[in-house]
Amino acid sequence: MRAYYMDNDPSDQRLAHDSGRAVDAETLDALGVLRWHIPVDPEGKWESEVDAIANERHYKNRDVVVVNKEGMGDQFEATLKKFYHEHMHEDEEIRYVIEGGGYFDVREAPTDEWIRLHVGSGDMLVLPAGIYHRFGLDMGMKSRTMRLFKDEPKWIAHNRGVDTDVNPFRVDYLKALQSKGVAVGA
Ligand SMILES: CSCCC(=O)/C(O)=C/O
Ligand SMILES: [Fe+2]
Repeated sequence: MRAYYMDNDPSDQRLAHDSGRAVDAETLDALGVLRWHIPVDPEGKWESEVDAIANERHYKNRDVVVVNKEGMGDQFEATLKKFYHEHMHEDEEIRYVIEGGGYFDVREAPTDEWIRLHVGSGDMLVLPAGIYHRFGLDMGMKSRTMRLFKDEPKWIAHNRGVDTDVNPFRVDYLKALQSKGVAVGA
């Protein structure tokens, strides 16, 4: 998956918004963003590779979400808006893209710049609890994604704001960054 700093152009969120500045693996590692590429093959080998990661990381449950107009109907625009609103979760966000594509944008510390990860079929990523991020579709306007969970499937987003800035999971995330030597700002 390609990672780069976003430009500051406020136009259509489905466009790449590539500033031309690539983001290296060390930067993503330092932020706690884990990545794999496991091609979706017709023999289904991908399933055992995903299972191996799930077992190692104790992801016990999973489901599949399809984000597109046909599947979601009236809910489509509202759902996209919700996913694209900057937020964090109190648990890891674990996603394996089966089909289609989109962008996971994560906030870099301490710059607060958006780093954009363009994901497509076979990309798997884990966003740590407490990281500010968002999701949007790309121009293909469709994604079919497996979500994995340590516990029961749920989706609770805490939108960025003064209250969320002091959420214990956010505070712990920043402490974890600091302990790795990442400056987190004021
Ligand atoms: C393509 S998975 C749906 C997006 C989502 O679950 C999320 O939390 C985005 O940040
Ligand atoms: Fe999220």
